[in-house]
Amino acid sequence: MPSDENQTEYSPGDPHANDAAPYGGGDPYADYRAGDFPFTGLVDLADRRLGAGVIAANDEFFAERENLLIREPAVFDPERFGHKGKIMDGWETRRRRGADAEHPFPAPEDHDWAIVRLGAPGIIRGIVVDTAHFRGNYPQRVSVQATAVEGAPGPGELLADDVKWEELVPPTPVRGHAANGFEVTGGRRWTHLRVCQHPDGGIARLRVHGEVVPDPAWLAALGTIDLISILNGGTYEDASDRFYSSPAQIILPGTSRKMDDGWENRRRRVRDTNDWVRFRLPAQGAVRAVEIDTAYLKGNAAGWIGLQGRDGETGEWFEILPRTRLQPDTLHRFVLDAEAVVTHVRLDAYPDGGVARMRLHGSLTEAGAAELARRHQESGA
Ligand SMILES: NC(=O)NC(NC(N)=O)C(=O)[O-]
Repeated sequence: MPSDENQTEYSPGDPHANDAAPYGGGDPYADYRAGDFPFTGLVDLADRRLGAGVIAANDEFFAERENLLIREPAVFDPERFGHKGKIMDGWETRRRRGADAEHPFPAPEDHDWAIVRLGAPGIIRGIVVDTAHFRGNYPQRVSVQATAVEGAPGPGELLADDVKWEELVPPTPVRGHAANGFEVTGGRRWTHLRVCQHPDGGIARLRVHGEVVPDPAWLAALGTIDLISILNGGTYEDASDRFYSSPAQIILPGTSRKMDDGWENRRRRVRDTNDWVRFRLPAQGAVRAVEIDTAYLKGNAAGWIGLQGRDGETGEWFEILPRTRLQPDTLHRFVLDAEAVVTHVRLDAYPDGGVARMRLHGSLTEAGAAELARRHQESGA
């Protein structure tokens, strides 16, 4: 028998098996169920900083759809209520009801949906549906569909009958107050997602990890591009230190706005070593000019930097920029004496210290452009 009149006993297949306990005071993350997923090192294609947006939802009665893409973890303030209920940091719909008094539960097919425009079209490798703080009001199941529609379609165009959506995640039970990860297979390039909550509920955050596949025709039309920008398919590979803020951020679009917007490592105390970060270009490119920005890094900018490049996975590293003194909080521009043809670059910071942004101006080589065109075509939806 239930020990508490508020609790009900459920049979196997218990639809409440994934519930979190009610908030019991103190740190609301104390009983959060985090996940360790193999794909979270890949770029978040639904990052608002890349231009992603939640462009429509059928219902957002309790909490707005835009919250899904906020970078920071969801916050929960037990005291905060508004005119419509508990203020929740996520996308939350109202409780669905059945057709009549005899059928008070929603129909099996009932669900709520939100449409997400990816900031950069690409191949999706994994999705995190984070239900942080949604303990008794998380969706019973979620599903995710994807489509590829070029240009800048509005919600009306995306919802038209002729738009084909492919199921990436079929309706699947999720846990409340938890990071729910879904690995995605298939190598197609997508532009938009539809996230569904069955039958209703709340999701705090959505992350869509994968690989950017830029449009080769667009890059060719531009001529000189930033070969390492995330939006152009530049990819963070590895770094010596991720202590304060992520080295992957130095290839984000736009300028850094505060110290933690770039890469800041810890103070290095081991002599004769230095910090470094390695990136991969979208394909082979010829670099002609380099920008290194230390914006907002004042007492902790890298003392000196050096830049090396490599052509191919097994190519020999060679020097693009020799060890060069940096100023704090300053944009530095370097015109190279000769084009550097590379597929990978490694930025060294001596002995340690932050870099806010790096830009590598140049263009894809003929071989690089052909390779990108092939990948773009192969991933064509
Ligand atoms: N305590 C709640 O969160 N209740 C309701 N939601 C909000 N946001 O008030 C609900 O019914 O899910």
